[in-house]
Amino acid sequence: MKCKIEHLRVSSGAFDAKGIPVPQLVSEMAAKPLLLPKIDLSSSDRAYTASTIRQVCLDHGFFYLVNHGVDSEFIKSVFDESRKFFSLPLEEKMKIARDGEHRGYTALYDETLDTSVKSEGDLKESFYVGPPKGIAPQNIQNQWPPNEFLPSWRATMDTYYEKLQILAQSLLSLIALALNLDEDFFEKVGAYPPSAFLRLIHYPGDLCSSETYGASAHSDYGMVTLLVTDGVPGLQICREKDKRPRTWEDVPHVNGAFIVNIGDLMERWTNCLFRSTLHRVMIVGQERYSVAFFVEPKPDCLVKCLENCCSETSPPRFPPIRAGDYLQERLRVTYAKE
Ligand SMILES: O=C(O)CCC(=O)C(=O)O
Ligand SMILES: [Fe+2]
Repeated sequence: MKCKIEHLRVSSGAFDAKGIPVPQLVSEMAAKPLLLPKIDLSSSDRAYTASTIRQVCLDHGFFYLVNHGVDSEFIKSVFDESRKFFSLPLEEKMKIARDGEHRGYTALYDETLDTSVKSEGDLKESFYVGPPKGIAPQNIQNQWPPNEFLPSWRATMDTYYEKLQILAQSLLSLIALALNLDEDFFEKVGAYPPSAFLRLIHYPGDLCSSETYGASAHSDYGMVTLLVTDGVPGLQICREKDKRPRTWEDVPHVNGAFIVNIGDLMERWTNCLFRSTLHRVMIVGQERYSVAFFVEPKPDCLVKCLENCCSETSPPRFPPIRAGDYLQERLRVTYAKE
């Protein structure tokens, strides 16, 4: 079945002779593409890099990360392994379905990111790899597809996790500078080692109904997300979530760059100075793969409004919260229909 990607909306500026707005078919994908800055991680001018990060986190909460040191051939191999996994029979994938620790396979429609609208669920399947031994509590382990089907799978994902964990920490030191804090601020407040989740995502291109999204509107829960896609479009952001109708802007793919976005816990830390921007993935009638790395603080880290982000006239908007408690509640809501 071909996907329907057009929705009936009233477009601004179209009126009939009596001045009544004329409903028009406007493609949801016709949102204008955004020009987001590319943050160069290899630049020696850290003060300039931090000030660019600050501005883009105030304006968009999304940016590109380039010269990040993760080899593009290696990223390609992560996508190759991901494709191989999702092409296994459903029965095999369900043998390693997501467990209580949030590791493993989630099937189509399992997740509903936007719980404010009634829907069957989001049209994607995914696989979560959680923090490895040494970061996670001793009795918690990842699930892996059988070696006999995918012999290099586990090693590829373990290596990707390690590389991204290092990359995330370099980025967080720049984010700390962007907030006029010491570079090691997040380490000092007990956020390290980050409790990151790697998520492989597959959006099938050939199944859908008009009211379904690949990922419905949401903001990410943690500190920061590093995303890489296969280049198929679909990701959009909405900068003013309370304005109606909502305006969505396309986030174009940039070869070799990570798309980085600020998450809700960072928004809480900064008293909404840094924006955790609403985003979604449209279904474009084409299969799509992406790989997200969600960087969360260590579960017992207390996320409390930064002193330099509040004042008498701008008091903290959120009470302090343990990162683990916050994330558990967000995940409970996301998978509530199970
Ligand atoms: O696949 C994408 O482009 C984005 C996915 C996403 O926003 C998420 O899983 O939180
Ligand atoms: Fe997201």
